[in-house]
Parts: sequence; C-alpha cells; structure tokens
Amino acid sequence: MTSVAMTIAGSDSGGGAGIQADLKTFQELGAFGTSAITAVTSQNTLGVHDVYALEVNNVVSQIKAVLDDFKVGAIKTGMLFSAEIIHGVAKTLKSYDLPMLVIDPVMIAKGGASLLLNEAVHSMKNELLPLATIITPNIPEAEVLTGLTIRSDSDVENAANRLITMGAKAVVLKGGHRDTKDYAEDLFLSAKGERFIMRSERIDTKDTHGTGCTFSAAIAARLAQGFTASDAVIDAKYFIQAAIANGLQLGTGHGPTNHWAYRKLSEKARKEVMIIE
Ligand SMILES: Nc1ncnc2c1ncn2[C@@H]1O[C@H](COP(=O)(O)OP(=O)(O)OP(=O)(O)O)[C@@H](O)[C@H]1O
Ligand SMILES: Cc1ncc(CO)c(N)n1
Repeated sequence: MTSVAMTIAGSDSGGGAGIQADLKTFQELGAFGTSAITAVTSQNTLGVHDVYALEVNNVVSQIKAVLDDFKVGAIKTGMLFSAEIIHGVAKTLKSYDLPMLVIDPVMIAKGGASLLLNEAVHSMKNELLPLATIITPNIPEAEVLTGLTIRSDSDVENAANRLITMGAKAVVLKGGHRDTKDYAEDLFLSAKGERFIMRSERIDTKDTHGTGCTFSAAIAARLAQGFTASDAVIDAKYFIQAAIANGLQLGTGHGPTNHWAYRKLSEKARKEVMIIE
C-alpha cells in the first residue's frame, strides 16, 4: 500500500523550501505527497520578496479535502504565518482521528523575513505544540517557544525537556544555528525518555536554504511509512546530510539543497552521521 504524507506549509517560488521542498522530499522517499498551502511567498535564494497569506477557510478546506478522502499516515506543518491559520489548522486536525504530526515551527527565513507573526507564537505554543508527535525547532525557534537562552549543551537539553513538558511527544532540537565549527548536531528526546544525538561534520556551504523544511518532510514521510519516531528522525538526518553535502549551486544567494542526492548516496550519508546514545 502506498503511504500518504501531507504538508501544510507555505509555497516557495524558488523551490528550495516550503511546500516545494516537502513534496520533492516525499517523492524521493516513496511517499505520496499531498498538501494544503497556507501562504504564497515570492522568494528566491536571495530572500523573501512578498508574502500573501490565504484565507483561513481556504486553508481548512484544503486540509479537509485531503483528509476526507485519503488515509494520511503523517502530516507536517511548516510556515503557518498567523494566529488565525494556526487556530484553523489545530481545530481541523483535532476533528479527525489525528495522523502523526511533525511540527516544524517555522518563524524566520534565512534572509531575516518573518514567516510567523509575533502575535501567533502564543497559538503555536498553546494550540499546535501539544498535538506534536515530533517538533523540530532550530535554536532561535526553541528559544522563542521556551523563553530560554540556548548557548551550551546543557541549555539544549533544558530546552528540549521544556518542549516535552509543554506537550510535544518528542523533540529534535536542530543544531544548524549553533556555533559548533566542526560539526552540526541535533538532539532527539522523547516523552518516553529516549535520547540520542545525531552528529555530522559541518559542511562548509552557503547553500542551506530549506534544510529545516526538507528534514521535517523526511521525518513525516518515514512516519507515514511506519518507521518509529527515532528511526524516522535518523533516516531524515541521512537524507538532509546527503542533500547539503551534494549542493546544486543554484541561484546567487543561499541556494537550495539537493533533494535527489539521498537516492544514490544514502550509504555515504550514513557513514557521515554518528548516532551518539
Ligand atoms: N552546514 C551544515 N552542515 C551539516 N548539517 C547541517 C548544516 N546546517 C544545517 N545542518 C543540518 O540540517 C538540519 C536542519 O537544521 P537547521 O538548524 O539548519 O534548520 P532550520 O534553521 O530550521 O532550516 P531552514 O530555516 O533553512 O529551513 C539539521 O539536521 C542540521 O544539523
Ligand atoms: C515558504 C517557506 N517556508 C519555510 C521557509 C524556511 O526555510 C521558507 N524560507 N519559506
């Protein structure tokens, strides 16, 4: 049976992040991709030039159209933009037998543009976060959600624990934004007490546009296919490692990653990632 995954996110005209990155990732991992678009961004590797948010009713009707017809195994959320959209998404998802949910709490694009209004953080924390099978914040997002400052390894542990206390069943706290020069490492922690670190060599590249979107989409694809949460995040780390290490040098700013690298290079990526229990 073909597994179905869904993304609820914004469109990136540049194709490296958002809905476009999610659908490419689903496809590469063999999950059938469906979507609900929350906002249309005019975007390229240099930045976000315009944001047009859709009406909440339209976002909700896209979600319903998919969930009323398909057996969706896992959903990921990306750019949700406003408190109204978050409220509509959370309320709609709760009215279904909830599939597994990966929340990528997208806030700010690499060039600095806001993809989540400040007033929407409250709704993200209180309405959506408690529905998460896995939440995947980067460091600045985890700081906003927890109110903690994250510098040291123990800050990372504390913030991940706080996110579990706030209601997420599991957390991957991504280390892409930390000042670790030689490696990029992500902490996985679950409410059941599973804990490990995924460490890879830090790749010296400016082409990291959409890394978070791609990573969370890979987790959703694997959850839809029946992987456990920990196996799903590890495979997603291999996927993003292959995608960053084999960049495409497209555009003149922060270019996209290579979504099809994993197809041929998954064994190589496995060797480049250390799982530290
Ligand atoms: N230079 C790098 N080398 C290796 N891995 C990286 C690098 N940058 C990010 N990663 C990995 O990519 C994944 C995404 O992390 P990151 O913290 O960049 O997400 P993000 O900021 O949400 O991304 P974006 O906002 O661009 O979508 C993580 O697994 C992280 O460790
Ligand atoms: C639409 C969209 N979603 C997420 C991100 C974060 O990478 C982005 N730049 N654009």
